[in-house]
Amino acid sequence: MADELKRGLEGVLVAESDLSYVDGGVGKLVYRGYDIEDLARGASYEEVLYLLWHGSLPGAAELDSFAADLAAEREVNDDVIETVRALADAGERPMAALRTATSMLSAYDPDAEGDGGEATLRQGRRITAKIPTVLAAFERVRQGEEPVAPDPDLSHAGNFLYMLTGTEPDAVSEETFDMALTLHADHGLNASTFTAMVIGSTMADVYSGVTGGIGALSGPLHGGANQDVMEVLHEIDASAKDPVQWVKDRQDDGGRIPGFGHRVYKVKDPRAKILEEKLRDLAESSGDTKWLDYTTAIEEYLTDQGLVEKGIAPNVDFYSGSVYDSLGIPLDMYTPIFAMSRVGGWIAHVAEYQEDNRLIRPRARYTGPEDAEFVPIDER
Ligand SMILES: CC(=O)SCCNC(=O)CCNC(=O)[C@H](O)C(C)(C)COP(=O)(O)OP(=O)(O)OC[C@H]1O[C@@H](n2cnc3c(N)ncnc32)[C@H](O)[C@@H]1OP(=O)(O)O
Ligand SMILES: O=C([O-])CC(=O)C(=O)O
Repeated sequence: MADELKRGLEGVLVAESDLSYVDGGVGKLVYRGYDIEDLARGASYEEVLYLLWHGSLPGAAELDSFAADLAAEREVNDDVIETVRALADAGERPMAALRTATSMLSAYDPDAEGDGGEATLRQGRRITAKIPTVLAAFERVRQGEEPVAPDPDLSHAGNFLYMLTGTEPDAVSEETFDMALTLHADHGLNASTFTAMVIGSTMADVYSGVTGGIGALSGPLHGGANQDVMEVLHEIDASAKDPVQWVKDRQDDGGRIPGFGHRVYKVKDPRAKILEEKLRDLAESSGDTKWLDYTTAIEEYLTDQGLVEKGIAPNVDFYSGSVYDSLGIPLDMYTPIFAMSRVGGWIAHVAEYQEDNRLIRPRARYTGPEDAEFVPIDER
């Protein structure tokens, strides 16, 4: 039994955690016991961060002081901005630029050494506060605009949209974006969180863990799928193809449908339900229902085909891009926005794991040759 191979670590328990629980059979997600639906509708991203990092929801005074401490860390060193500029000039992809810049941030943290405990949360707070500044600066310089300095009086969500556009967002945009941040903040031991935990288990600093998490999140099987979904919607639009025909063609080619399927959820992801509802509201108020029409047609077709019943249902990435599009956010910033939120979960899991740390070190079944005879290079 001990030698049973679990491909992709499916179902393997590697830790205990108080942070989030995913019930894949019924489609339920909780952060520290609170249903995601309640948090998405009632709590700000700052409250969720406090909950994840400190174990309970904050009172009003605790939240004020927590949010002010976070906002006070938003500025990034000019050298980082110059690097972001160089990366944008080189045409670097946003997730790769974020990965490089996040790693660089540690050079300007006076206590970037990793010793777990408070240091993890202190570094984590700085990284979480600075990632939006890095991302917004990258987007602006890439558009030929100057970066906008953070405004400590705005919320985490509101300040990001402000730094991106140079204009304070309206209430609907700020609330929508804040809700999206809450929805993406944590999700058990997904691939990027586990990556950060593996790095944290060596007692490396949190910059290393977050940099690794960004790398893991960027892939199309994980966070990168939100961009892929939107690219599909644009492709359908440009070709004037029926969305269902696009799906049929993709299936005929043996390809996967981005935004569908999940390792844990065997029913529709509860976050996808909330985002779909939000998209519906936004589409109704703007009168532009195009993305809603396409996504609904794809989901209905795959449901009729029995794919959803087989457990390949819409995940969080299926609807998020359409919501970001309605906020005017460029398509290749969707996965970086996921990282901007998930950083909260990465830090919480690393801090929690380090409380009773044990180096994470699984093993592979060796299937290579045995007793190979070594031949020196000049005799080969
Ligand atoms: C935030 C997030 O990370 S959510 C996930 C985002 N990723 C995506 O949306 C990309 C598309 N989805 C997928 O590739 C997968 O569903 C994953 C990677 C998310 C989960 O994969 P796993 O749990 O490893 O499932 P696995 O890859 O073994 O697939 C199981 C079966 O479902 C099928 N399947 C899974 N996802 C899809 C999909 N999106 N479209 C079509 N078929 C699918 C597979 O082909 C496979 O079929 P088979 O058994 O007949 O070969
Ligand atoms: O849990 C997973 O494997 C992927 C996911 O939905 C997430 O990270 O939000």
